[in-house]
Amino acid sequence: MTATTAWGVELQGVTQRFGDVVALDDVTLSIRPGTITGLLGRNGSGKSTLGSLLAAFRRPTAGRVLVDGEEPWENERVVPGVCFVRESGDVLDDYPLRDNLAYVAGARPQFSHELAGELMELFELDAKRKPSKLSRGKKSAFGIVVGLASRAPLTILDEVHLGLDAPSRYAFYDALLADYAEHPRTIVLSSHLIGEIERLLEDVVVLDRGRVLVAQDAESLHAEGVAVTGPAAAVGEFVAGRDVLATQRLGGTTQATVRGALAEGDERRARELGLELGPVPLQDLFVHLTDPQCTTHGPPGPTGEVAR
Ligand SMILES: Nc1ncnc2c1ncn2[C@@H]1O[C@H](COP(=O)(O)OP(=O)(O)OP(=O)(O)O)[C@@H](O)[C@H]1O
Repeated sequence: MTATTAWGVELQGVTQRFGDVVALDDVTLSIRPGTITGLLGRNGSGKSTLGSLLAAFRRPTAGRVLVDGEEPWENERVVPGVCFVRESGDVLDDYPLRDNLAYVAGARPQFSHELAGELMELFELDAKRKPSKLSRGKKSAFGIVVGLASRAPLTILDEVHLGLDAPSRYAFYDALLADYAEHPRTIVLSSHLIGEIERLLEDVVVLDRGRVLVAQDAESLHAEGVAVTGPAAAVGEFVAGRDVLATQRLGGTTQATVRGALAEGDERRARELGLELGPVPLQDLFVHLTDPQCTTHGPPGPTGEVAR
């Protein structure tokens, strides 16, 4: 492992308005340095707006944004250390990828040409081609090359996998984890493919209509429910009277996601019924928490840091 830099983030009462639209509404939030944080939320919940504030693309209407202890806006020390890769891909469309990489390398002090080369090969990207001539998936892949090779102390990857096929997405997740292990930094990963990315996440932030719904570590979030798998009748018997978030059936097997901690004797009873118990899938919790019909906002348990 090499020496590294990882920047933390603090938002203090941050509001971002666009005319009548309140994209972020009095958001107070910390992102721990040296973690991979999932930034989740339904469409229009404010994820990209948050990224754009961290990257100093704009200044908040109200409140303070602090990156490594300083406001990023027009900050010559902080700005080069924040890499925000958007689905739209902020690239020089009419210049070959090779020139784009040279441009990024000039702006990012920790840029790794070696990693860029490896990732270009991994995603089969031709350095002579121009972004404007790439397919959507290849353009996304190039965004990933830029985001990872920059090795920025704060890296925000906002829906960068869009258009990527499944093998390429899994190659991206593996590459991200491998380089993060060697060069720890702060990574904020935004995606709607929660089931795919959840294994990467150490912390989870859920935004809902511009507000923070959940901000806590992934392990404690996973422990706030249980997935019960086994024969349909036995699962039905076990979950009767519990708060069931989701049910999936595959042939004769059923998986039910139940919210709330297990009581004494539950594990023994599950064994007797021939059931398997596992951590709650983040996707099920997310769907439940962001459901407008859900009246119990925030995850259960006494330790859930729910800022709402
Ligand atoms: N430049 C802008 N001008 C006007 N409204 C904007 C602008 N940027 C964002 N918004 C609005 O702010 C709200 C939050 O948008 P944002 O793009 O941050 O959401 P998001 O969570 O990233 O959504 P998605 O998952 O769909 O990408 C939305 O209502 C959006 O229409």
